[in-house]
Amino acid sequence: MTAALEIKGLRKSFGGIAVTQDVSLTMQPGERRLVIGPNGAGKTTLFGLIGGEIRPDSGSIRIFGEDVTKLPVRARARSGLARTYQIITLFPKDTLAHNVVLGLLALLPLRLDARTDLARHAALHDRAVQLLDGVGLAGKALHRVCDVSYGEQRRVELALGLAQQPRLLLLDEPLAGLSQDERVVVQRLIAQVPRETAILMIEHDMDVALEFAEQITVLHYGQVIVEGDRRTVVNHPRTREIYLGH
Ligand SMILES: Nc1ncnc2c1ncn2[C@@H]1O[C@H](COP(=O)(O)OP(=O)(O)OP(=O)(O)O)[C@@H](O)[C@H]1O
Repeated sequence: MTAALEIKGLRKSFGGIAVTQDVSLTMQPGERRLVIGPNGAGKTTLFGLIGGEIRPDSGSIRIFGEDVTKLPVRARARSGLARTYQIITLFPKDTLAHNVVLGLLALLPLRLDARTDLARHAALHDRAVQLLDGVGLAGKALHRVCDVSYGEQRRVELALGLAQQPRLLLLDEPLAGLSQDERVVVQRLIAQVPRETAILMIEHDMDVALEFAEQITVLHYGQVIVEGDRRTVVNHPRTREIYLGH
């Protein structure tokens, strides 16, 4: 079976500091994998490398068999990759629907001028509302991003990620900053993502993260130090050493 993601010998340094050190990682289609590690372990950098925002110094990245190592961000979307960010990247003064429409426009091979009258793109608007409905926000489609809660903004980001019908979805701390109630909602939405989509997630909330994860990769100083199924990783002495200090 072709792997959903195959990373080999990935390296990246910033100003002489090795942030990604010989990282190799393979994910199967549909897999739910968690990336954990202390602050500064290189988790977000790894996502940047997979997403194409950061270029590696060496190593390779394949998404469903296609070597994307040198491809720009947009081309990786065509390979089936979508991602959300640790920091919300929506346009705050625009409506939820407009944000999703812009996301959909970005996926079109022929780039339209985002300033053209969006009303003319009724089909895109309908699709945007449909996607918002998928995350329980159709009723707020015409609200501005800055007027909805942080948890709802996170759900818009998820809708945007899913708009691409990705085969590989990267979620960077999707629950960060959410209230307990909002967490439950977003967690449920993530659990409902179709099984055809493999998910790689960074999450600090261990209760949520461990429930989600089938496989776990532990990063420490840019290196994969433990990897395996949930039980193996949680019980591994290296994991306990990093998280519990013994
Ligand atoms: N563009 C950059 N230039 C220089 N250093 C960087 C850059 N991006 C990240 N770093 C450094 O690389 C290291 C890893 O950062 P990264 O954000 O990937 O870690 P992380 O595991 O995601 O941390 P956190 O859990 O705090 O989000 C940090 O020491 C960070 O300061």
